[in-house]
Amino acid sequence: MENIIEINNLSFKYPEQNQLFDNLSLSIEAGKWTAILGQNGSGKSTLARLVDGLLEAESGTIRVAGLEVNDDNLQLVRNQIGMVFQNPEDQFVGATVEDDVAFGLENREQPRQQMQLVVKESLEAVGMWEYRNRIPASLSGGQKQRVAIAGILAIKPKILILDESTSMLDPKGRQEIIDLVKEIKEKEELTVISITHDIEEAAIADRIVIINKGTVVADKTPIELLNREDFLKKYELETPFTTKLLSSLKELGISVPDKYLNDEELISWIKKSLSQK
Ligand SMILES: Nc1ncnc2c1ncn2[C@@H]1O[C@H](COP(=O)(O)OP(=O)(O)OP(=O)(O)O)[C@@H](O)[C@H]1O
Repeated sequence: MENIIEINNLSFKYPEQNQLFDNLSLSIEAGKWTAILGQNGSGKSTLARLVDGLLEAESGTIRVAGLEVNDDNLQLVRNQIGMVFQNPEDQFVGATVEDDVAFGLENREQPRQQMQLVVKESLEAVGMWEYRNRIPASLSGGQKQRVAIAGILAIKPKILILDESTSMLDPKGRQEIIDLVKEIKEKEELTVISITHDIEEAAIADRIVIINKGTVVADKTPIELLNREDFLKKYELETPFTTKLLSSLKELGISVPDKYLNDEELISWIKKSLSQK
């Protein structure tokens, strides 16, 4: 698989702050879901902004779909990337849901009819077409994130970056957005990067990268990483409930699987173990 993002020897610091990244290298494979975990202030959002060209690297290179992120390629790079941020409120520019999704297309010199079709398809893809005449501010948090995702789909990017996009939603809203992203990822063959504190969101990724103080300290699959309670604690990351339960059972001398299990897998493992008694 090709790497859709290649970061090589990246260094960056904010003015009058300590060095944040010092020779960071990281590649992101096309078509995969990569979760980026790390405690507050470790540099996750800054990294996303560097990749999108919203911030400029001090040294090193970033390539997105083969294009080097620099002033000459900025628009081309941004066309490849859609970013959904934490606070849905900050993302709206249109007076109605429909206007909002159309806004991103306005500079693209598309015939009006074509534009209307793209807006309709994008709102349908996120289940928000019937809300097209609503004022964005009147929507729920989850609905706002859906509209933000529709705005991105309309631009047809290759990469979707979710920067804490589910953190202001309740558990149900969070799950719905995760399910929606899963669905559109497959349909549109997107590469997804989710910056998150939510272990359940990280658990469905193909790969988890942990960033600590501007350095990549782990790059593994969820199965390899999420049962490592010691490691997660070291980087002040939340331990999944299933991992806590399995490690308590292990302490009681019960033989448990040596990998991360999600809720459903844990339930079937318990059922299977009990039926064998
Ligand atoms: N605009 C800015 N100017 C100066 N320093 C900043 C700016 N934005 C972020 N920082 C600092 O850079 C460091 C990394 O911040 P960043 O937001 O990238 O971390 P993060 O891992 O995304 O954290 P969080 O999980 O809290 O969002 C922090 O110490 C932060 O205070």
